[in-house]
Amino acid sequence: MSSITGLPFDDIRALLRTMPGPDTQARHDARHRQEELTKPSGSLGRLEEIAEWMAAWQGRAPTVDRPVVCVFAGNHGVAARGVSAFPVSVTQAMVENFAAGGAAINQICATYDLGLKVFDLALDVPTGDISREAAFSERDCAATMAFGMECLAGEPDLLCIGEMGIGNTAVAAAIFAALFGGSAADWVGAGTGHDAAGLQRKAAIVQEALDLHAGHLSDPLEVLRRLGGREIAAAVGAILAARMQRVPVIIDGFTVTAAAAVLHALDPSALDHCLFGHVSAERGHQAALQRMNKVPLLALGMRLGEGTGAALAAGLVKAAVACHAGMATFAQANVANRD
Ligand SMILES: O=C(O)c1ccc[n+]([C@@H]2O[C@H](COP(=O)([O-])O)[C@@H](O)[C@H]2O)c1
Ligand SMILES: Cc1cc2nc[nH]c2cc1C
Repeated sequence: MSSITGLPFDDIRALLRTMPGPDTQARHDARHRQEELTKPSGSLGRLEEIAEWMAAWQGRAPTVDRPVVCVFAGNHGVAARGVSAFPVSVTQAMVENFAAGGAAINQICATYDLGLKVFDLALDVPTGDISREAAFSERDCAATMAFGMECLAGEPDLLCIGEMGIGNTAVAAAIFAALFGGSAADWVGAGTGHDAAGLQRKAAIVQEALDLHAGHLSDPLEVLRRLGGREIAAAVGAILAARMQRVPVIIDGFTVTAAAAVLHALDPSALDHCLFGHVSAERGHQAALQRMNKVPLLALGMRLGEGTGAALAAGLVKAAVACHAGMATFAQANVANRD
C-alpha cells in the first residue's frame, strides 16, 4: 500500500487496469444455497441480491465479522467564500465530537456493532479555493488518495465510507457538473441548510470554479485535483484499495458519491464492488446515482453525511448475510418445498 504513497496519477491509472473482478463461482454457490433456504424463491428480495453480491466480492460464503465505517474529514478553501451555512470550525469540532462518541454516526455504529475510524486530513491546511485555483497539486492529491487506502489496514470485511467537511457539498456539486455536464445550478443544493439567497450565492461560486477550470476537465483525475478536496480524494483511494483486496464497500451520501463518480468516469466497472447506502435529500444526489445506474438501498430523507446512510445500510447487509448463513434449508427443517 505504501509503495504508491505520493506517486502521481499514472500509478492510480495502472492500479485501475489491474482491478480484480468478482468470484463467479462463489456467487453461483450463494445463489444455489439461496434456493434451498426455507423461504419461497426470491422472497427476501434485494437481501438475496446483497448476499450474492457479498459472496462474489468476498470470494466465499459471505460473512460480516469486521465491518468498519471510515470517516474522512477535510477542509476547503472555498468555504471561506460562504458556500456553507456553517463556519469552517465545525469540521474540527465534529471530529472531536466523533472521538467523544457524541455524533449520530457513533450511535448508529453502536447500534449495528460497526467499527469507526476517523481520518483527520490536515484540517488546518484547507485545499485551495476552487473558484480561484486548483484544490491541490497532483502529488498532494495522489498522496491523499494513498492515505485513504490506509482505512483497509484492519482488514475489514465490509467497508462503509463517510465524510465530514464544511463546504464539501459545493465541491461535490462542482465535480458532478464537471463529470456529468450541466451548470452549477443543476447540481448545487442546500447542503447543511441554505435559504434561496444562500443557494443562489453558492451556485454562483461553484459556477465561477467551473468557468475557471473549463478546458481542463476531460480527465476525471484532473477534475478531482482541480475541484475536489482531501476527504473526497481519500474516499477515492479507499474505494480503489477495497477493490484491490475485494472488500465490499457501502458508499454514503452526496459527497462520497462524488468520489465514486470520479472512479466511475475512469471505468464504470470500478464501482462493481460498491453499494450505495441511501439517496440523500441533497438536491442532485438522485440524479448523480441515476447517471451511474445505481439504485440506493435506503431513502430516509437524510442529509447528514458522516457515513450515517452507509452505516444504516450496513445493518441491512448484516441482516442479509445472517439470513443467508443462518437459515435452515428445506431439507434440514423438514419443510416441504414446492414441486
Ligand atoms: O451526505 C450528504 O448527502 C450530505 C448532504 C448535506 C450535508 N452533508 C454534510 O454537511 C457538510 C457539508 O455541507 P455544506 O453545506 O457545508 O457544504 C459535510 O460535513 C457533509 O457531511 C452531507
Ligand atoms: C453540526 C454538523 C454536523 C455534521 N455532520 C456532518 N456534517 C455536519 C455539519 C454540521 C453543521
